[in-house]
Amino acid sequence: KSKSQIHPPSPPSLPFIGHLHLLLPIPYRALHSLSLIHGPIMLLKLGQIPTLILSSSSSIRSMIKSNDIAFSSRPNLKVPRQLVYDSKSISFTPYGPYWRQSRKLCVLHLLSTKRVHSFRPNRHSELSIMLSHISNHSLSGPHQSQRNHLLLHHQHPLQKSPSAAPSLKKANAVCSMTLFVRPPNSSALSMLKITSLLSNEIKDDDNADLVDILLSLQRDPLPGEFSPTMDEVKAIILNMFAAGTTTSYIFLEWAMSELIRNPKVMKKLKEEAKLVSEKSSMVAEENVNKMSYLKAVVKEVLRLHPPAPLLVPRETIEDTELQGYKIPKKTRVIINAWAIGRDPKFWDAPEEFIPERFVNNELDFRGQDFEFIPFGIGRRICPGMQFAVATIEFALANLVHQFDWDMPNGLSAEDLNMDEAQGLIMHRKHPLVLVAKKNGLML
Ligand code: HEM
Repeated sequence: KSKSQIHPPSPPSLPFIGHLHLLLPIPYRALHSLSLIHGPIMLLKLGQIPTLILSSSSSIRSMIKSNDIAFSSRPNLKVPRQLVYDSKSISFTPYGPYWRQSRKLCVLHLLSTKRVHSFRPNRHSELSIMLSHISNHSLSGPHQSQRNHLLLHHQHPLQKSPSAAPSLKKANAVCSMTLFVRPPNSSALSMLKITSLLSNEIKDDDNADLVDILLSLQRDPLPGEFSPTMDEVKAIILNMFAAGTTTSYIFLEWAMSELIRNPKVMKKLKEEAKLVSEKSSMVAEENVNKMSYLKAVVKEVLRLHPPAPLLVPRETIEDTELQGYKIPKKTRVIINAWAIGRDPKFWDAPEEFIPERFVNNELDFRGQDFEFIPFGIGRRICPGMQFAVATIEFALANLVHQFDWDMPNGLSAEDLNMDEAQGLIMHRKHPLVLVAKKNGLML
């Protein structure tokens, strides 16, 4: 038999559940171990669903170079179908005109370079709120007598006070704000309230934001233009919140965890922040771009702890082929970005946290380097990458610059538990608890 007629290798399976039991407890780790036995292109049956698992940069290269479109749809998953308005969010909607148009709108009005740049004042004010919150709870802050521990976690203002919603005039501001907090369980509800509150504020000028545009297209469809239904408007906005918040706070938790465990890296980063801040207490966003070591740290955190380690599941649109294997239409596809980021064929000492590997190195996560794909790859690559990077770099630079960080209760950094929670998203198993001490600069 030629390879194009055969399916990729597959481990023995059980009746009904197929290979589902092999995914426990941590799916990306379990899939990685299986790929070491069966190869970087594997076929599993998850329940009754044939699922292709890709675990190497060369399999991703073949996928993108030979037939990107064939691998660019999303499966019709039950949870998004029920929670996100019949899968009308960009992340879960199948490949097609609705996906293309809704994604294009979000990029144009929220996620483009120009838009991301325009949110600088929002990022500045929201980061200031977060920093003063930490400061108020730090060892040398107003609550000096109370030895408060910082959990990189504070409640979403919308969750604390429903009455806060009317003052949040702009969804754009809301998006940038929520990136600094753990998203509440009720974010979906809050968002819907905001959407309806905003419906009287539609404008048709350059300042119109994503919500304005979506609502005006929904109310007054233009001939030949995309016109979303109200459910689609809600799904798109909710998607911006869901995709943008969890990922960014997960990143910050892992980044601080690695920095506390690697004091030399922390020291070097602090020195860089001090240098670019020119004695100011805050690293201004325009100076963040001068911080090449910070950028290396961010990349190294994303390599070892990609917030979405298996990206978002794909589905093939048509019968296709991958490195000679036959891949039928409607095969589910899971890409193990976590495994690819620690493949010893490409990375030296892959388990170690060494930001220096990215210094003077062009390797980037923008979709050209198949060895490093924390934001995904191809047509479905994360459109919020610039938005996210602007936020997390700015936040991390200032967390490091404004405070000295320590383990609580005299524990040493070696005691820090780095276990991951069970599940598909790469949360820490135990929330990070650190003690913040105001840096001398601030006193
Ligand atoms: C550190 C932060 C972030 C990480 C690591 C991340 C990662 C990802 C990944 C891995 C995917 C799937 C890509 C694929 O299937 O190839 C994705 C998709 C997506 N992300 Fe992000 N993301 C982040 C922040 C954001 C932000 C801030 C937004 C918007 C405000 C956003 C919006 C989206 C959307 C809409 C999709 C679906 C794209 C599609 O299916 O066409 N993400 N992201």
